[in-house]
Amino acid sequence: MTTTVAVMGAGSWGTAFGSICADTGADVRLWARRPEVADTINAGLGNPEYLPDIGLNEALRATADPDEALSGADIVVLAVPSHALVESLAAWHALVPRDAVAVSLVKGIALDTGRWASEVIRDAWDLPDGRAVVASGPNLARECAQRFPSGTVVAGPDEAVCARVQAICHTPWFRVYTNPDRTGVEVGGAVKNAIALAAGMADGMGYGENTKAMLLTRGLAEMTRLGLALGGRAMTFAGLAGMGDLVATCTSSQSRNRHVGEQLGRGRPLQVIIDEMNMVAEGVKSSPAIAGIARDHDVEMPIVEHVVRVLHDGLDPQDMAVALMGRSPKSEFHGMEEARG
Ligand SMILES: NC(=O)c1ccc[n+]([C@@H]2O[C@H](COP(=O)([O-])OP(=O)(O)OC[C@H]3O[C@@H](n4cnc5c(N)ncnc54)[C@H](O)[C@@H]3O)[C@@H](O)[C@H]2O)c1
Ligand SMILES: O=P(O)(O)OC[C@H](O)CO
Repeated sequence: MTTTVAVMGAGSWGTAFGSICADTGADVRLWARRPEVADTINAGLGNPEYLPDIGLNEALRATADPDEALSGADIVVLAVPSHALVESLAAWHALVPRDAVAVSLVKGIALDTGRWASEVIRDAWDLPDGRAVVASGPNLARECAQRFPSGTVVAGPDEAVCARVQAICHTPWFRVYTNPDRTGVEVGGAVKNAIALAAGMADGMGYGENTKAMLLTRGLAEMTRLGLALGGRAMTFAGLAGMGDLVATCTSSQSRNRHVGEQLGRGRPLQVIIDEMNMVAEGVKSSPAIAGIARDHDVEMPIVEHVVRVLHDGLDPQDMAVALMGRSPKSEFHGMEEARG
């Protein structure tokens, strides 16, 4: 039987993910906030604002009517930015079919809640815990839409639900793995954005590959410490949603987070950088929330803390570099030795 999938959000990743699901033969309805975006997709012209010059699966149908998108959906995919999640969930609650599975593509913390997207979705829609899953990995939307070989992780506590979601997005060019560690996968997707901001700053200041490699690896240590403190599994951070996404995001010219960091590293003001973009850089709003969760759990995250200070307290990226390099010498895996894996 054909699975009906509602993808809520026709930005770069929602559109690319919807097209991937259509590639598996699922019946996909993509909700776009603006009717003209839906019309352009339905006319076979793709989504030029978010994915210029990329052809989408022609079976992908778009609509600006959330009721039309959600009606009869077996699986509902959330692809709005984290700052729009809470209001969107409230607006759509009454339209969501009772037995639907929710999949979060959101790599961030729901604004003003300080909570991970999957928890917020589960509670807003009164779902059993196992029916709120996340999908995360090194998935630069443009490359996935181009059908370049890529992989992702679908994570949730109910193996059968994860397998259902895997089945609607696993293709010969998009490999989907399952993982029971939803917490770890969600922590990975959010923290890598903060680290990509730092990596971009290093690029903007003209530092080299050693610096990038150190930031990425010490960023992985921060991600792992936080994830373990919240109950995640150590192996998850060595996987696609951890190390994999850090590599893609910290090194890619396509990453919006790395881009914002690079511009900051060149000395440009944050608001000017944001105003020039038509897409979201989740780390800008999520980094303070991540730092807050880390402090609440007594987890040390110096890179994330300094990124927050550059973003929101006017710290100069050059001074961030001096401060991070001037920290007292440590043992490499401090804060992780006692961890359960
Ligand atoms: N783009 C990627 O490569 C990629 C890959 C994996 C995960 N993600 C994650 O997916 C999520 C969505 O990102 P994206 O890249 O598709 O974003 P985007 O900036 O490309 O598009 C955002 C979409 O959300 C809509 N939107 C914005 N504000 C809204 C509001 N208040 N209410 C409803 N809709 C609103 C926009 O119209 C647009 O369709 C983010 O959490 C991001 O981190 C992105
Ligand atoms: O463009 P970014 O920085 O939001 O990164 C996109 C994806 O999350 C990469 O996996």
